[in-house]
Amino acid sequence: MKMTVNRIRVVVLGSARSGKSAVVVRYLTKRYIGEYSSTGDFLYQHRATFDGVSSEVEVLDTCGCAKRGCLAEHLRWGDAFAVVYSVCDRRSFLAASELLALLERTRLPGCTAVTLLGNKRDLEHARVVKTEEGQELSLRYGCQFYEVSAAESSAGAALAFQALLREARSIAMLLPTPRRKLAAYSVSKVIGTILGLSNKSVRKKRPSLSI
Ligand SMILES: Nc1nc2c(ncn2[C@@H]2O[C@H](COP(=O)(O)OP(=O)(O)OP(=O)(O)O)[C@@H](O)[C@H]2O)c(=O)[nH]1
Repeated sequence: MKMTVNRIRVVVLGSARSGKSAVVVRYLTKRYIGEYSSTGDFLYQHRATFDGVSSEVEVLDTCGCAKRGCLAEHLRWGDAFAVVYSVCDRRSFLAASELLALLERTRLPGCTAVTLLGNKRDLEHARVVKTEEGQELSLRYGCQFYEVSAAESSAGAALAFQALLREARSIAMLLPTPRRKLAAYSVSKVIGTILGLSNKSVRKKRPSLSI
């Protein structure tokens, strides 16, 4: 009997301005929009079909200025994590390293899908974090690694999320875990309820795509 995983929860973490929202929106809509509000977390919901199986995917785009308490809750809530840094910002890379360490400490080993995303690879002239450093960090924590440019194309973000979802689904099929609700106070806007409330047109959409 073929087992299906009906819901996959992805949390996108990383420093402020690393490009989390840009990467998420690129993945969901294939569009790039230069500026996003940083005032809170955004929860997106869409249906992704891959390997012939359809799953409801929830993507939580966290605010880089998230408080520690929120972070702990996000870590409990997610099935999969995308940790974003900017290749032009060493502090964001150090923050990504700390987040990976935190994930390792707080999640069961081998039970969590994690990807490290070095964003803004189009800004080669401003690069301060080498590709090899990202690779080394991902090897240290046994996670996936991609360098992407949300500004330049949707291909990198799509590839990275597809691989992350595939891993999350594989883990969930082996180790079904009880679902936890995300406390309402930590999500400022929920897709489906944000219609008309967001000042960003892209966030008024309910994306749906097959990958
Ligand atoms: N050149 C370039 N700029 C990018 C890229 N991705 C994001 N940016 C820019 O980087 C800035 C921050 O992007 P956001 O997506 O808002 O970053 P964030 O991590 O969500 O920021 P917070 O909401 O503050 O946590 C914006 O000015 C984006 O236009 C990229 O791939 N290349």
